[in-house]
Amino acid sequence: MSPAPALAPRPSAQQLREARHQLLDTGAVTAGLIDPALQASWQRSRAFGLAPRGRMPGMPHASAAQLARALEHRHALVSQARPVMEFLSEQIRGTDSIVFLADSQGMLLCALGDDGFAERAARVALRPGAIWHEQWRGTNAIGTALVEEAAVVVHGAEHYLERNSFLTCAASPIVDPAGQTIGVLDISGGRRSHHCHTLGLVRSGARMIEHQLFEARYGGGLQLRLHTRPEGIGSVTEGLLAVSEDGWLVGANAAALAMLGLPRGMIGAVTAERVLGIDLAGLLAASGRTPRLLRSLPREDGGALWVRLDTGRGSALAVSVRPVAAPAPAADALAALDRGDGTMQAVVARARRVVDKPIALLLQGESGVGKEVFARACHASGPRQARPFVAVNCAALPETLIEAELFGYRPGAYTGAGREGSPGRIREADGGTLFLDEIGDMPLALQARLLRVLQERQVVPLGGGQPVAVDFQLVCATHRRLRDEVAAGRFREDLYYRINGLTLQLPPLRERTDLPALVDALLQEVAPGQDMQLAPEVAAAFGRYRWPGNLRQLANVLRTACALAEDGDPAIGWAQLPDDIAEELNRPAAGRELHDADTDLRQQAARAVQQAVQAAHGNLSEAARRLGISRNTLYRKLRELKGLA
Ligand SMILES: Nc1ncnc2c1ncn2[C@@H]1O[C@H](COP(=O)(O)OP(=O)(O)OP(=O)(O)O)[C@@H](O)[C@H]1O
Repeated sequence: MSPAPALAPRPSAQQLREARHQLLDTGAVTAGLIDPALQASWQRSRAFGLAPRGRMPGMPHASAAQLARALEHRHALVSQARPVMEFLSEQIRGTDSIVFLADSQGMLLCALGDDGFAERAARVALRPGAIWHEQWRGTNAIGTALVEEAAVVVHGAEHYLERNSFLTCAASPIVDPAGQTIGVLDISGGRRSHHCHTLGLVRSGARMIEHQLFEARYGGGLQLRLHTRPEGIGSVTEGLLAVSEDGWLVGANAAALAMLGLPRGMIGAVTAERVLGIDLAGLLAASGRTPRLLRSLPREDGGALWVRLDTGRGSALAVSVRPVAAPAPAADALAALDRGDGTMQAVVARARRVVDKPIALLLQGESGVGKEVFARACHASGPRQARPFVAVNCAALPETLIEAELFGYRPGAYTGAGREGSPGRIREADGGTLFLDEIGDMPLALQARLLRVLQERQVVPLGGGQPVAVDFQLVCATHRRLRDEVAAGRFREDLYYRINGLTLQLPPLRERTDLPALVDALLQEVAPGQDMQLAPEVAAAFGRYRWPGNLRQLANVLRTACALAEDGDPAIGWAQLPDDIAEELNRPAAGRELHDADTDLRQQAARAVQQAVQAAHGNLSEAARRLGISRNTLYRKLRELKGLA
């Protein structure tokens, strides 16, 4: 039960049975008989009205459709966890054990491991779809790890329900970069398969998943990597901090919080400079001169903390970190988006007229056309440029989490809420810009709450408390036609008028006339100073192609091509292009005129998605990369395809 139980002598099954009887009879256990954490968990199980013996009727179990929906909602977690689960199941092969991933409510999402044991486990509902929250199953590794917010082992008769006493289980919570517990990694096996290193395995596995989640969310931005040893930087044990372009701490992993002695609730509430006591702008400038520069910071205990600043693709953003000298001239960030296409020119000109006014912007356009890039440029070109830019993807989170993420919550406001509470993204955006991506996917109940915030300009965290005044510029984006959503009753009309001070429609790449200039600019960005160019036949094929993933796809293709190019290659020809895109560009259909009919477009999109998923052998991250769209967008498209079928 305790976080390091391998060293503590565990009570025998007989002692445990006696202790449980005592608990049931008297409501308490003689001190010292069992671990206090186990006793607390048993007390909770008892308070839930669970009977240790016999069958428990009415246990909740998700239907296949509910499980599929849960997997969809937790797509980011599941896809980052999958490779780690495969790795762990290799390590425990032949030990009568299974690796499980559960969500923050204890619902088992997926399992990998020994088929023979899976059958036995299924008899006690240890299989995907079952809910192993303590409320339903009493003391068990998954449910107890969620309550304790720590890695635990629950062995044999320590399980509150006697029918589970043939199991030995080790579980570790998985915490996202914002400090929220979003799931649990667990290894369960037959009691005899108990091994004292299993807890270490799941704990390391959970850290690996957290690392991946962090990289996926903040890999392109400003990151600080920390370790007590210089060689630990870059390893799975490093501490990670994500810093917004104006210097606020917006994400952290558990290792970083432990190294800095910071509670999770400080994420979003302090600047990196305050946390580390460093001059971030100075470090940024020094890291620009000497990439991968390591700095050591003295610690209170006399030791040192090693720090490396990585700017990712956010290096351009990083120049606005306070107190870097003069901000860029007001219109520059927007001007950089104008590469000569007439439609873009007009859109940029209209945006420029309103960026210094409190007018809500609504950006519409296909996935990957650069809506977020455009929103950031508006922020960087406006009077709030020195304050935070906070982006929230309304399609990426389940309804309950968006609510907490946006409005914040008080400690213990809902099951799974962190102990520290959170100010919420709206408050983080105070003084700056709040960017609500995929606003068309926001559930109706939340639309009502958002409308109230926009009308009253104050926010009340989940769980109650005093309203807090907020002041932010609102920019929303969606790939949907919001007017149609309003007509269909899926989007509130009053909210539509609130967020739509000015609508700007960003053109798809295939309709832009500035492709060569965009390619040059992107090549400069991904291979600075190398003077890379496209070979004429490739440039011509690029011009004919319809770029379903728009600028995101183009940027990915060029980035990969530059990486594949050898020193001395004069230009990007067919040989430097990834095979899948070369094949796409050479397909006769790539050059054909587009049909206008909506259904035809949808069929083409469906085919492209199916082909990419097949080519990536079902790996959705890889398929999204091939298509040049985000994983969220791919997920949405798969959902739409299911709806069409
Ligand atoms: N003006 C630009 N110049 C260079 N690259 C760009 C530009 N706009 C977008 N990109 C590239 O396209 C990627 C996707 O852009 P962005 O996230 O802004 O698109 P989006 O329209 O918000 O997509 P989605 O609807 O899928 O969220 C960026 O990460 C960047 O690589």
